[in-house]
Amino acid sequence: MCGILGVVATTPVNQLLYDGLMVLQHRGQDAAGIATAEGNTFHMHKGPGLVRDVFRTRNMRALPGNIGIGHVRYPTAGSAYNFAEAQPFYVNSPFGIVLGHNGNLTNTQQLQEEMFRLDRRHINTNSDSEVLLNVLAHELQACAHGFDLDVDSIFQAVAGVHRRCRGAYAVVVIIAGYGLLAFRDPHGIRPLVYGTNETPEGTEYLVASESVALDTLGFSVVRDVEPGEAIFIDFNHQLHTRQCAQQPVYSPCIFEYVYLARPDSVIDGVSVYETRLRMGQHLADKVKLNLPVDEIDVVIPIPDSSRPSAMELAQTLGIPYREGFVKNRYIGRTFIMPGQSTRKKSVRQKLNTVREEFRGKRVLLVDDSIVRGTTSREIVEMARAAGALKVYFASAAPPVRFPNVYGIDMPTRGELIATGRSDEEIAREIGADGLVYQDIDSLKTSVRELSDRISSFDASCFDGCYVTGDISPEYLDEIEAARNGTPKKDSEDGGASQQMHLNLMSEQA
Ligand SMILES: O=P(O)(O)OC[C@H]1O[C@H](OP(=O)(O)OP(=O)(O)O)[C@H](O)[C@@H]1O
Ligand SMILES: NC(=O)CC[C@H](N)C(=O)O
Ligand SMILES: [Mg+2]
Repeated sequence: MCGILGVVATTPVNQLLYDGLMVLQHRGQDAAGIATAEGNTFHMHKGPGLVRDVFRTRNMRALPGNIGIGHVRYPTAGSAYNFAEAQPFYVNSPFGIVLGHNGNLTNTQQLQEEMFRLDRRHINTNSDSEVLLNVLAHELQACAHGFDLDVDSIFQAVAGVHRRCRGAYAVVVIIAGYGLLAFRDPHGIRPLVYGTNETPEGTEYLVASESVALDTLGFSVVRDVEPGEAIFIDFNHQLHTRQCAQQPVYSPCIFEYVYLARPDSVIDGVSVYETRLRMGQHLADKVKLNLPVDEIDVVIPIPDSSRPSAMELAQTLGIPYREGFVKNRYIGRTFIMPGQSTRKKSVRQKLNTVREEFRGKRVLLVDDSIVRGTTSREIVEMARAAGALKVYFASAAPPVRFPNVYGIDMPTRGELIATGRSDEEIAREIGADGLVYQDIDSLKTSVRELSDRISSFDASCFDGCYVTGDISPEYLDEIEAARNGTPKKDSEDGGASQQMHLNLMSEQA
């Protein structure tokens, strides 16, 4: 899950995009980029690191124009250390096009071969997003009337992308001289929402991964982009929308509600915060059946993401809720960091115990999820070191047992602590005296009972059901073998990438 933004405004958008990316930083910490359009010319700056590290004043000044897109990256394809894969991506034919993508294609290899053999296009990185951009460019070429592109042709091109691409994609695109295009895959796996801001000079439009970006930038939410739908805002600020998929099905990723999104966002009409409260309620019911609730002195959340669920769980069980861990506000999210050694070290740097909350107590620690077990292993040990008599653990999500192929970087079963282990074995592995996981049905209920639109979910990392229907055991074996063969995230390689980094930091399209 990356963060994407697109804007058509009446005044320069560089600062607005920067501020918006800061608000979406929790969706990607490895690279950031902005592309703006001024007439037919693009200006682009992208590079490795957090938003605040990538953009200096001189870079911001070099991003003029009233229309633009932005991206924060959490890689799922290619490498965290290949900065040529930072987004937006750019092609110059058949039109100037820049693109930012959140998600992950599952037929990248096949598309890459087609690109070379049939479309005669060169792909320069291992990023699926570069492939996606070239598919779109090819479809635009096929649908355009010579040099002219009209709204119908643009929507036909998106329909072509839907026919050829599999997997998850929420996308923002600028077509030079035409306007801002945004679309979502036919299952709506990754989120995308748009809104407006009325100014004396006309209506401004903002498209973003999460509604929190619209709130902070002063835009009013209009609605989510529907699965399979495309919206196009032309340079005259006219909005055009069309369903471009044959059989769209609302199947958003349930892990957005568990962890990925900010709690103050509303995704597909559902408040993320509210779903986390419900997860806490349902989890409390299961805790009652499985742990000695009467003996638990205190419920302690693992900051940040578990807080709403932990608070509601404590309230439901009638047990005091206390903040036993203090979070270093200067350390980012651990789960989306590249490299297991960095993640492990970061948990200790990020969280420290308030000893009084643990000394002589039987504590129930609550987290939103346990994925690799990096956090829970460390946290249980820290709770004991702080003097806890008993340490129980509850997870607001079910065990993560299956790889995610739709934009969350958990591609190998071997790295998931729950793969091949029972709940008791996992409890032993993390050193807890007892462990309770949310049931998958309760998790789905926590979201579904707040929505009249969502018919199904992508919950593949919990139940192994892949909504796009194209994921075979052989495919999973292949990506697992590829990852195990090339330890992409764990090689903390600096040298070659540094060079790339320097080149890219001065890139101007
Ligand atoms: O089992 P693991 O592999 O450790 O992954 C799960 C943990 O990672 C996430 O926290 P993170 O620190 O990324 O972000 P947060 O501050 O939003 O909770 C999540 O909230 C869990 O705490
Ligand atoms: N997490 C994402 O959305 C990643 C986008 C894209 N697949 C990349 O690796 O850059
Ligand atoms: Mg966490």
